[in-house]
Parts: sequence; C-alpha cells; structure tokens
Amino acid sequence: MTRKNILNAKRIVIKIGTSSLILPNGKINLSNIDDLAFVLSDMNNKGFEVILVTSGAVGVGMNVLGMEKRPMEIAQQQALASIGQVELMSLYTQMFHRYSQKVSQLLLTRDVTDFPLSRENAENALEALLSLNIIPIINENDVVAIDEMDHQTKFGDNDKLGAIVAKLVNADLLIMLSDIDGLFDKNPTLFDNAKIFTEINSITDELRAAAGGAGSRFGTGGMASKLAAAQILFDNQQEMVLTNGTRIREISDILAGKEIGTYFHQ
Ligand SMILES: Nc1ncnc2c1ncn2[C@@H]1O[C@H](COP(=O)(O)OP(=O)(O)O)[C@@H](O)[C@H]1O
Ligand SMILES: N[C@@H](CCC(=O)OP(=O)(O)O)C(=O)O
Repeated sequence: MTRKNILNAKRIVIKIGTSSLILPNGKINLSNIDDLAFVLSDMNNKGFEVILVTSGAVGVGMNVLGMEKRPMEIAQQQALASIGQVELMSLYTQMFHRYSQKVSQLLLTRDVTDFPLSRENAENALEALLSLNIIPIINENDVVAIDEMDHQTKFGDNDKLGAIVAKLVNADLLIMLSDIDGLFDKNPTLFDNAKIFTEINSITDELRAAAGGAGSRFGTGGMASKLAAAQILFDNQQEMVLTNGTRIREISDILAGKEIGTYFHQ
C-alpha cells in the first residue's frame, strides 16, 4: 500500500474543472454534477470535512447564452462568468438538496489570500462553515479579478486556486477532477502510447516539458497548471490525487487508498 497517508485524510478539498461540468456539445453535464453532490454529501455524512473548488462559471454562462466560442474580450468573459456563476450555484444547490446537504458560496480573489487580515477572515469563515456541516463551494471572483502589471488579483487559474484553498484550510488532501485519468508521460490526447504515472514525488523540468495545454475548448490551464498546483502543495508538505471527473463515484476508493489516478506526494 503506497497511499497509506490518504487513509488518515479527514479534510478534503475537491477541485472540479470546466471540462467535467460541461459536455463537449456545450450542454451541462448533469450526471457529473449529480454524482459530485451525492459523493460529497455522503463524505460529509461520514465525517469528512469537504470543500469544493469549482470552475465552470464561464462555461455555464456560454451555455445559458447558447454561445459556441469563448469570447476574447475580458468584459465579455466577465459578463459570462457573472451570468454563469448564479446558474452554476443554482444547479449545485438543487443537486445537493436532493441529498439534504447545505452548501455555501465563496468567491475569492488573490488579494484576499495574500493579505494577512483578509486571509484570516476567509480562514475563519471556512472553519465556521465546516463546523456547521456546510460544504463551501469556492470559485474565483472572475467578474472583478484583474491581471495588470501593477495590480494583480487573479489566481491565474482554478487549479492554482484549488491548491491555495488546500493550503488555506490545511487540507489533508486535494482531489483534482479533470477530463483525463491522470498525468501521462506525454499528452494522451495526441499520443496513443502515452503512459500514466501512478505516483509523482517531485515536479521536474522533464515533467513540465511533458505537460501540455488544455484539452477542450472549455478547459484553460491544461496539465501545466496542474503541475504548478502540485508544486504549491509540495511546498506546503501537502498531497494531491489527479483523476478523471467521470470517475467521481470512485472518490471513496481513492480515500480507501486504491491506486486510482496520479498520486502527488513527497
Ligand atoms: N502529459 C499530459 N498528461 C495528461 N493530460 C495532458 C498532458 N499534456 C496535456 N494534457 C491535456 O490536459 C487536459 C486537461 O486539462 P484542462 O483541459 O485544463 O482540463 P480541466 O478543465 O479539467 O482543468 C487533458 O485533457 C489533456 O488534453
Ligand atoms: N473561474 C473560471 C475557471 C477558470 C479555470 O481555471 O477553469 P478550468 O481550467 O476548467 O479549471 C470559471 O469559473 O469559469
């Protein structure tokens, strides 16, 4: 058993990417969202402390407006995020309600986690929510986050946000749900003979070179941003499992230490 640390994990952050929430045809992936609500509610009932970091505001916004292509203009993307975020939360609230699970929403920008006082406030709010048995659902506040030379409040992407939240709450494990089974030695969507890594102990230049960009028109960071997230966790002696968002029901097997996806630990 190489994943024995996981057996003791209690506080778990789950990050789900847009490609697991939106189908290739642009429609909402209802079965994945339902699975997520079921599995996370079940975990909460079993005594785990669960925090969800979700992407999908822009993707769901595109779905609401029937838009096929992600617009280039920042104001348009922010408008889509504003439209999509409410719809996304409405979907989550309905699905979690089926399992009698209450949820809350936190929209963060990087300045919140960078400045000690606001970081402490966010930490306290999250602790209070967890002690009330609520599952906090976190996204970046896309509508106001900016990325300018002298003023940066964007996290970069939600993989990084997932790692920063895991650090903020001192999580035992980050489970990252993507549209691929794990990290491969080369991009598996381009190479049939790509092999999955079951375990990664350090983020090397060789790995970074093998990590390509986003796989779908909805994903943003690709594997490169997942490795950057893993590095943040390693810097904080934390762990991550990267697995496929179609295998949400297998999260209980992951928590039982089964060799699913890629396990990042030092
Ligand atoms: N070495 C690699 N191993 C696995 N996936 C890779 C690799 N290099 C590039 N990718 C691409 O990264 C994609 C996942 O990232 P992304 O599209 O950003 O998804 P998400 O929306 O889940 O964040 C995969 O579908 C795949 O096309
Ligand atoms: N905050 C953005 C997601 C940004 C992002 O990193 O997306 P993804 O690569 O799908 O995790 C949104 O909600 O659309």
